Amino acid sequence: MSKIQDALMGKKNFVAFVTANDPDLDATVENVVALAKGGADLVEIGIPFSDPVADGPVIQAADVRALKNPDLPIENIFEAVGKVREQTDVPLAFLVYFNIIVQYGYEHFAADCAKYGIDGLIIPDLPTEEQGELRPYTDEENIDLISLVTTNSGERIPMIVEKAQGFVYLVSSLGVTGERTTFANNLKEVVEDVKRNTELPVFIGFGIHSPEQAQEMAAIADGVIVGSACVAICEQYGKEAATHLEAYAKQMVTAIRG
Ligand SMILES: O=P(O)(O)OC[C@@H](O)[C@@H](O)c1c[nH]c2ccccc12
Repeated sequence: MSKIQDALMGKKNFVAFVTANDPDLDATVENVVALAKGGADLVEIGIPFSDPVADGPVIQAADVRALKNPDLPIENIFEAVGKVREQTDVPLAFLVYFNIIVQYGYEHFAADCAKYGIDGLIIPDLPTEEQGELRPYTDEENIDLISLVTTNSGERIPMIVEKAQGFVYLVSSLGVTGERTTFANNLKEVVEDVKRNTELPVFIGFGIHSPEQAQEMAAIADGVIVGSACVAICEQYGKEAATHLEAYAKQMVTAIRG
């Protein structure tokens, strides 16, 4: 069993997301550690990208801030991950658009993930059917490729989850990342459909920001993923965001686990 699956099985989980280098890499290290301290069960670190097609306004703005700041090379992001690893064992995943991996080189990227302590990859623009070229390298390094399922995946669900590793990321509603007030009304059915096909935990993400929503979603799945609300805290507090993120994580974890 992978480190991610092992760490997340059998409980309700809170997954948090921040964009790397927003506003700088020292802050990213502090923020990830703070989220873990607050109780996050896994932290997603977004590698900033100039054309983040799956992202809404809050994360797009974070990408713009991150790309304006120095320290941008991916090597420096890996080094920051190494610094996080000196302080916490929390499972870590990169949220990374595929082109970045292609440019870095599959083998080199997978090797550096393993070397610095990344446990999984979420690649929003890489459909399961297209994972074949990268997969031998990530499998070699025990890095999970985390698959996304949407409420429209329908007949593709068995194929997607058969290949899934770590956990299954269920997108709560169609569209881009960002806070929402309503979610797809067939979420519960889709969770059940996924669970008929895999033992991996299923987490719901996209649009969740309040403790009430987190509680509601955690009641039908194994956990929730929260990105834009964490990034909004980074935007508001800049280099002082860590304590606020820790407090937010605590609040969400309490809502989810009671
Ligand atoms: O921001 P939200 O609505 O809370 O959604 C989680 C999300 O941010 C994170 O998992 C994520 C960030 N960028 C993405 C791109 C695609 C899929 C998922 C993501």
